[in-house]
Amino acid sequence: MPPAKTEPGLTFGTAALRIEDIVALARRSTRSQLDNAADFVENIRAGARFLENLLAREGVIYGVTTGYGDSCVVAIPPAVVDELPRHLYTFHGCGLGQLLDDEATRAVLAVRLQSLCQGVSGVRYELLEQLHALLEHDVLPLIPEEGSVGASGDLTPLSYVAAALAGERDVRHQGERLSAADALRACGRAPLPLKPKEGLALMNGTAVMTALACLAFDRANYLLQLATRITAMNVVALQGNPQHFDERLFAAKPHPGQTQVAAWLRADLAIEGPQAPLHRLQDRYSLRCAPHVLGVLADSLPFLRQLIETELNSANDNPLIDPHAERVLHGGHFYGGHIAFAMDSLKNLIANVADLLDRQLALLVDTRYNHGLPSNLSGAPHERAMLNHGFKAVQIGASAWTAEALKHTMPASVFSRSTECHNQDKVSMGTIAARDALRVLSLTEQVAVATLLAARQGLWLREQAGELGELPAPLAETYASLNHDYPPVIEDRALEAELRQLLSQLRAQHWRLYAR
Ligand SMILES: N[C@@H](Cc1ccc(O)cc1)C(=O)O
Repeated sequence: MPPAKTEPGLTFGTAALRIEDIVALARRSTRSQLDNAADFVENIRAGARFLENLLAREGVIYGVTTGYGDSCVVAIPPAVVDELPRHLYTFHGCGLGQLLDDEATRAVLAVRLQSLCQGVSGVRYELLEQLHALLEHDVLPLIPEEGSVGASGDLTPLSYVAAALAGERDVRHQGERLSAADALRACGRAPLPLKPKEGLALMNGTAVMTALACLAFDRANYLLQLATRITAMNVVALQGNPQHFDERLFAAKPHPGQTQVAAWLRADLAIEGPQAPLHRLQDRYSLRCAPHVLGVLADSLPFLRQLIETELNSANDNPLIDPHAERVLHGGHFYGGHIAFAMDSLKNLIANVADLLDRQLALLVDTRYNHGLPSNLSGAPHERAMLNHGFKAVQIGASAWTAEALKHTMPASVFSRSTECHNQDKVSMGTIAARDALRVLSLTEQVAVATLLAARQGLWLREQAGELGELPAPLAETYASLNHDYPPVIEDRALEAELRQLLSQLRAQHWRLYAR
């Protein structure tokens, strides 16, 4: 199995990674290497050595010479200690639900590796190499996404990573399903039986939720910009009032993200230029307050980034070790409360974007609000108008997707419940929150492409009516790109394929939007 062709772009070692690094690895748009500098390798080795010596002296180490969790009072005799990690990933092999897709699985591998590189988890350098090899050769453990309470880490989903490193269970490689042992062999590696602490180090952490959070953050960031561009198009299509985005107005309530969105809208609408006829002094809120709605997302992203990146660059298993002071530190860093909060917040922020765009679409299709555009944005000529229904069903679809997005905003973290014989009596549910956030993003992206296509149709209809002046450059570019890829809707046609194509363009971040 040859590795991907791009050159190594980032290093797993002592340097912090950013969300964008994880996204690039997930998409295989960059490659990585494992730090092999002597001091890094020696620091990792020191941890494993310390644990080994401690074990030889028959010290008590949680999860190494004891049972797991509530079973920490059960002593494991030295003769069978080596069998313990295999039991850990084996009894956790009970995940259900859909399998994580390729991008999410790569992100999980990368995030777990970054955590173990912090050097306080007591694993061997060989284990880091084996984990990195999965990423490099794109050998992807099949990870069911359900079954983690997000505190005790993502034990069950991460058991599939631990098992694959040891050559057990199945993996996906280039779309094919094969056994982990065969896949490892094909890339020139042997299964790595885990040492006593290594099962716990791999599994007892927040890598699944944090990986999903990185992917969600990236999608949210692009969606913020796309929703702003769609809003600008809708202001033009609806002949709205661009003065709502005046710089002086926003200087008086200067939330930085909101100010940025207003500036983007000003640039798109070039409000110094000639004005469209003013139908209303004040537009409805879905246009007038768009910087305020989108601004909450824009202002939250830096804070959410901080939560996600701190988790990403942390050691989040238990116990941790200090190899130099020769201490074993028992704690609870597997508790994913920060990611749970970040993802519960993000899904709320994104669902509000779905709602905003759905309201704009409602204005576009309705002749009572759209200032002279045809009913349902139909492009049919007068004599065929009675037959044609244009965007009517697209609007109904957007209403359904918006309702479903809003329905998913119930916070997951408040559903903590005591489990594992009351050892884990307060848990984060961060993995559920992250999966919700991704679902809300998918639904909102659907609303966005529906609204984008409708906005473009609105501009086209204005153009046909001779009511479209010269568009400012950013809007002209998006309009031209859509005109190139999609014919306007004149006679009714089934739009599913075009909506799906728009969705893949969105997911590939196809349209150039705003430079930050
Ligand atoms: N997360 C637990 C460990 C644990 C591992 C596996 C379990 O099944 C349960 C608990 C702790 O460190 O305290």
